[in-house]
Amino acid sequence: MPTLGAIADDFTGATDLATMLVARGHRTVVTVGPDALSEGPGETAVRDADAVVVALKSRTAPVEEAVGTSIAALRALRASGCARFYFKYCSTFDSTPRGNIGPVTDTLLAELGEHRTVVVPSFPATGRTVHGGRLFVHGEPLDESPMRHHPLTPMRDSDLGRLLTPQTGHPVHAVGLDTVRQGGDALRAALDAPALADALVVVDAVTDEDLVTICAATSHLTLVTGAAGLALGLTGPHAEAARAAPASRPGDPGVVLSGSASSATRAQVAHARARLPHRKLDLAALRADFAGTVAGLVAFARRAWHDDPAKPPLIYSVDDLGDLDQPAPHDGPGSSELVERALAACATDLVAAGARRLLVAGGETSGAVVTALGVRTLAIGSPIAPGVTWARAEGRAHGRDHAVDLALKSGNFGDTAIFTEAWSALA
Ligand SMILES: Nc1ncnc2c1ncn2[C@@H]1O[C@H](COP(=O)(O)OP(=O)(O)O)[C@@H](O)[C@H]1O
Ligand SMILES: O=C(O)[C@@H](O)C(=O)COP(=O)(O)O
Repeated sequence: MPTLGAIADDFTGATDLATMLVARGHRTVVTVGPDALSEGPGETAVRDADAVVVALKSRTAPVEEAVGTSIAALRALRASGCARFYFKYCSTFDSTPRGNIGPVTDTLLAELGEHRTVVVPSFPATGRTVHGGRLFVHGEPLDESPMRHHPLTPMRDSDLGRLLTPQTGHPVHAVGLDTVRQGGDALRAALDAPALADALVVVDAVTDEDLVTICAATSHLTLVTGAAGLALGLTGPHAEAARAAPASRPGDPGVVLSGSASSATRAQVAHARARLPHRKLDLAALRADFAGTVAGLVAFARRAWHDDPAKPPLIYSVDDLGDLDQPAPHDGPGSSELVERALAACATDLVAAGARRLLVAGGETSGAVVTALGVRTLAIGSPIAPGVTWARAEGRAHGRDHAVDLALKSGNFGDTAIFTEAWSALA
């Protein structure tokens, strides 16, 4: 029976955290939404797990929806036996002044009858650090990093207190690196101070050791919040939990689907364009003839599999930030929704056509693809890069059951060559 329950606000974040938990010795299952915890094969997988991560698509959802699905996830995790909880959000704190990190944290605390928690987005393995209460991305303040231009959650400040205060009903405090470096006991004493009794406390962390210290100092809190780095110190009952075997065999058709606009993904797309067959989404064509345009993309991918099975085709939507500027008509879907729907439709049609390995870039994009594929649970397989892994996914689409390997790549994670090199981890 699981003891640790996590709620991830997007799908790439869910596999990011699950990868860390598996490496720290937790048998971990990712469920797509809360219902999969208590239904069908998900129920059995959850019963045998030490930790469960519920993947939500709540990061950019309306606040009420994000709060509602998060509470449903918390209740389902409690019903499965979980006693400690982890709210996983983005290591670049993706949110707006309305939410959703603050409102979801407030509601989880209220539901648990708790009054305080920590806020720890630091993840040094991927270049995210917190110092002086400010979030840095590879040494640059968040608001000077490419996150400044994110299409859905542009981050225009790096001070976590200033970012969080408009989102929460709790006071926001900060505990600095000097206290963290005094060790677990000193940090716990600082966090337990009466002045922080009802606070959200931003805790500095620059190294993995800092995160391990924070984990030790917060082991008495029912709820912790942060990116996947905070799980570094959460040692599970096994040396390293077993990883799921791939669903696909070498030579099975694969595809890269990217709706991510992140700077790392744009570099990965540029690298792959020189090496893989590729097509870019044409938003005007999709608006004029959605089904016909998707059918053309599927035909392109099938031709590419036939021409050279060793080169998975790439279907993507962004070369540079100018691609995000195309205005959407008043009477149709917004561009981001159109891109998500198109890549989700490509995914289901390509799986029906034989695709067994899909590398999906972008958290929102991954949510759309995984949901369309009817996937209920993900079993973590071979790691690809910090925060990125292959996962075995079983689902149902176009009336047929399928088992596929999915890699859900966070926008800013992975080396430049990940679209060409990730496949070798499945060998
Ligand atoms: N050309 C485009 N025009 C407008 N929106 C786009 C375009 N390409 C992608 N998007 C949208 O931008 C969002 C990207 O978010 P996500 O998939 O989380 O990746 P990332 O956070 O790495 O950029 C998605 O909603 C996607 O549909
Ligand atoms: O914590 C992180 O950075 C990732 O797990 C994550 O959530 C990234 O989101 P996207 O960039 O939207 O994929």
